[in-house]
Amino acid sequence: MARRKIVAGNWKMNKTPSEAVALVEELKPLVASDDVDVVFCVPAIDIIPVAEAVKGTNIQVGAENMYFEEKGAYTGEISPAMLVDAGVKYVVLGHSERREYFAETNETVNKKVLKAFEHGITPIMCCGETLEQREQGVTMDFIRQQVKVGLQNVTADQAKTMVIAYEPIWAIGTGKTATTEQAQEVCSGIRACIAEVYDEATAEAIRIQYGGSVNATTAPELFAQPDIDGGLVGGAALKPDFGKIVNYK
Ligand SMILES: O=C(CO)COP(=O)(O)O
Repeated sequence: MARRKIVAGNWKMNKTPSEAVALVEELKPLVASDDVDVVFCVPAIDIIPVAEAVKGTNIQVGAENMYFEEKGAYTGEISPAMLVDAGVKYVVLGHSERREYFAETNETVNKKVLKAFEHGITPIMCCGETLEQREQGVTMDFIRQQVKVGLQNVTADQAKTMVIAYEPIWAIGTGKTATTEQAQEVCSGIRACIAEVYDEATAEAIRIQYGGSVNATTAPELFAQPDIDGGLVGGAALKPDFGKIVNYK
């Protein structure tokens, strides 16, 4: 069965609650689609107003992070139950910015992935190499490690439902999209890794996005690749262009 495409916006640390609602109102008619899953991953404080604003549309709400404990003395963190109660369906985990600035590791990402599944939230687990790693020819080794550790103790049935986002760090926010060949090569490598860890059926079911300077011009070719099932979009998700990316065909 063909995998359904999924295009998610990662708003990062942008938009106050009132700005967020205004942006949703602007984007709503532009991102309508019958054949692509559309997710807005927004800052924690924007989740409740955005969930309200998207009611009755095809847009689903995602979070950009989540803690791996149930509740308690973890000042400043957000629990999975809080996200579920607020209407969140997806959570971005292990984004390279969280790894770089907030010391997230493959191990903490794995704890978060497991916790998200416990609460019925679909993880969008991010991976991707630095420019240095690409130049040294260790891209696939590095990503395989990120994926394998990130998925420890995740069952095949769970893995089938999740999303992996391949985001080469050198392509994020730089305007330098990976070439279609580079993106397809790594996404296909990730799928092969899933087949090794689990089986062919799991590899065929899991959705793999590309992220890194995706825009309305580059999306059509990227999303047409056999192993690229959509995108995780940063800057362009805050603009009307996001509608063109969702409706890339
Ligand atoms: O990090 C990204 C999405 O998670 C990509 O960001 P840009 O689309 O702004 O490069």
